[in-house]
Amino acid sequence: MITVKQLTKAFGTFTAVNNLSFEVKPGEVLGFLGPNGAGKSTTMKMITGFLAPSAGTVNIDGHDIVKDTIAAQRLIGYLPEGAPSYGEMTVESFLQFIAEVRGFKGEEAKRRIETSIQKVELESVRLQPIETLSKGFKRRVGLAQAVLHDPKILILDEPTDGLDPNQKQHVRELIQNLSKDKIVIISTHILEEVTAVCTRAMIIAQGTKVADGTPAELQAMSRYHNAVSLRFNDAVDTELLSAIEGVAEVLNEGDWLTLIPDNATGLLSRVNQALEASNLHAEEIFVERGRLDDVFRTMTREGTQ
Ligand SMILES: Nc1ncnc2c1ncn2[C@@H]1O[C@H](COP(=O)(O)OP(=O)(O)OP(=O)(O)O)[C@@H](O)[C@H]1O
Repeated sequence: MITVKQLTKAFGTFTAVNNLSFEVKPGEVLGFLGPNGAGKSTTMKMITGFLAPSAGTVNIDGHDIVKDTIAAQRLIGYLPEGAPSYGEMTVESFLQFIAEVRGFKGEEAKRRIETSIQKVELESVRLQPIETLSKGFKRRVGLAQAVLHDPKILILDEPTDGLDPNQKQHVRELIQNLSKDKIVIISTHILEEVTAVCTRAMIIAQGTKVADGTPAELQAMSRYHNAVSLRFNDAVDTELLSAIEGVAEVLNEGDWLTLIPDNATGLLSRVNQALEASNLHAEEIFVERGRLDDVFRTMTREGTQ
C-alpha cells in the first residue's frame, strides 16, 4: 500500500505540489493526468525518494520514504521521465549493471536479467548498444530495469510518450501484464490510455488533486454523460430536438447532433418518441458514457475545487 499524506514541494516561492493526499492499494493501476507542469513528475520523484518533500509524508508498505529510503526503494521499480539509461552499454550489460546495483549476483542476477528480457521482449536487441535502439525499444529497456527485481510497486513516468501507435499499444499490454497484484502508478497526457490501462485516475492541476475516481466515474462527471448523439442523412430542424423534455442543449458536431441532458434520466426514450412523432429517422443513435477530455478540460481550467 502507498499512503501519501499532505505531500508538498516548493521550489523557492513556487509550489509545484500542494498538499496532496491519497492511498493506492495492490491491484490498482492509478493514472496521473494533468496538463504540462501540473506536478505529476515531481510527485513521482517524491514517492520514489529521488526528491525530498518540503512537507508531508510518503509511506511505502510501512516504510517512510525519507526515513527508511532503501527499504522503501527495494519495493519500487521506477521508470523516470524520458527513460534515461547509459547509451553506450548494450541492453544486456545495462541490465547486468542494474542487477548488481540491486544486489543480485551470479546465477540469481542471470536469471533475473533473462526474465526481464523475456517479460518486455528485448531478446532481438539484447546485444545492441542502447543508443542505437528505436524509442520504443529504449522505453522497453527502461521497463526492463524497472521490473528486474520484481517489485511490488511500479512507478512509470509517461511510459508511452513519443511512441508510435503500435509501440504504445505494445507498452500498454506490457503494463497490463506486469500489473497483476502490483501497485502501478503511471503518468500520462493521453486520455485513451487511462481507459485502456488504468483502474483509477487522478487529475492533478497546479499541484493539487482536482478529481479522483475510476475512469467510468470520471466520465460520469462530464456534461456528455447520458447525452444522446444522433446522425441524420438529411438536415433536421434542431428546434425540434431542443424542445424535447430533458434536453439542455443541442450541439452540432460535424455529422452528429449531440443532445446534452439536463439532470433528467431516460432521455433516449423521449428522443425516440419525438422522432417517431415527427416521422424522422436517425441513421445512427447512441447514448454517451461521458467524455474524459471534457472532464479534463473543465477540471484543469477551473484549477482547484
Ligand atoms: N528542480 C526544479 N526547480 C524549479 N522548478 C521545478 C523543478 N522541477 C520542476 N519544477 C517546476 O514544477 C512544476 C511541476 O513540474 P513537473 O515536472 O512535476 O510537472 P508535470 O506535471 O510532470 O509536467 P509534464 O506533463 O510537462 O511532464 C513545473 O512548473 C516545473 O517547471
